[in-house]
Amino acid sequence: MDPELHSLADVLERVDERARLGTGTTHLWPTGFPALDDVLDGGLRGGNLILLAGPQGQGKTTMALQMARNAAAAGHAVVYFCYEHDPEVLLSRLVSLEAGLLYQSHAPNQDRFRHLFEDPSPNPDGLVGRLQTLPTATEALQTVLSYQEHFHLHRSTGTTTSIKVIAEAVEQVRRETGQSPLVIVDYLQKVKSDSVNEAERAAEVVEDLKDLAIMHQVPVFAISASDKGGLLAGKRMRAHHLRGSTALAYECDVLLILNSKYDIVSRQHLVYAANAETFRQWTVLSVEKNRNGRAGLELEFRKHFEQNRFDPDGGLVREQLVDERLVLE
Ligand SMILES: Nc1ncnc2c1ncn2[C@@H]1O[C@H](COP(=O)(O)OP(=O)(O)OP(=O)(O)O)[C@@H](O)[C@H]1O
Repeated sequence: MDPELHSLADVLERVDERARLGTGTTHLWPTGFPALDDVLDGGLRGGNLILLAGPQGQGKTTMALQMARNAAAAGHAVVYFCYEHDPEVLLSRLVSLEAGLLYQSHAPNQDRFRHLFEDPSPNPDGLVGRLQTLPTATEALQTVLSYQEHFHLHRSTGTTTSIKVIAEAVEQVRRETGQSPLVIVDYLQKVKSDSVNEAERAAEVVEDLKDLAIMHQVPVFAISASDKGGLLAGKRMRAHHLRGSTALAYECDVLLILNSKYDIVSRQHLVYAANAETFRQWTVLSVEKNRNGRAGLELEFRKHFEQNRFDPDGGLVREQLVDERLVLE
């Protein structure tokens, strides 16, 4: 019997069983950003492919890492495939983020954590000894330790980490933890593929990631790079700026795009706002596509990149946004 073939009676029986046990019919992984979870009707869904795009430096890794941390801190298994950074760097970013969440403006700049992590001199007390020299760091490390068992980092490379490798690692995490993990891929265009043509590669990888989400009933949250058109200041990045855009926008269930608020707020707000410079401190997260609810919404979150984080308490943007300002300043 084909394991993929289900009669409606089988499906009904499964839904009935879940209703009896009270486990619900949908598995949700909240992002930990309440305004976004509200739009997503509770969070990221098993079987879904969620894409996060945005110009360089707008905080894609920061946001993905914070969502991963939020899921792990809430007791969900997470596996983060990092093509961009070493796991040690991500650990230092996590400790910095925790210090920021615990101590807000009193927390040190992330550079100070990075220097301690990279310090070549020996310390008999190891990392704990080193972190004792930085206020807030010990408490921040304790918080990371409280969810370390749930958080898995995979050092991925464009020459070795294919979809097959990703699927095997997901299966291994599931076996070891007994949980279906939130899967984060940072980033999609780096996943190993045999296609030479860039658009074909993106199409192939995005289809495979969607299949992976369905087969394992996990949310796959992938960061996507943009074409050059999406990178100009004063111009808003949209779905068609994604590399391999047609397949990406078609295959994904949710498409989120980050833009600097300063770049996309209409000219009148820049001219008449009491302090237009404050727009630079905010990132707009556009929900461009959402198979599970409302789309076309613009949320905003305050950046604290010096602490590797966003303020999770964002909300709807009130100002008018534009795709392109005719006059920048
Ligand atoms: N110590 C710091 N203080 C303030 N900002 C910083 C600091 N270190 C890094 N940043 C900035 O934080 C921002 C967010 O970085 P992040 O890695 O999340 O961006 P990204 O969107 O993933 O970018 P990329 O496409 O380059 O990977 C970047 O613009 C970076 O310059």
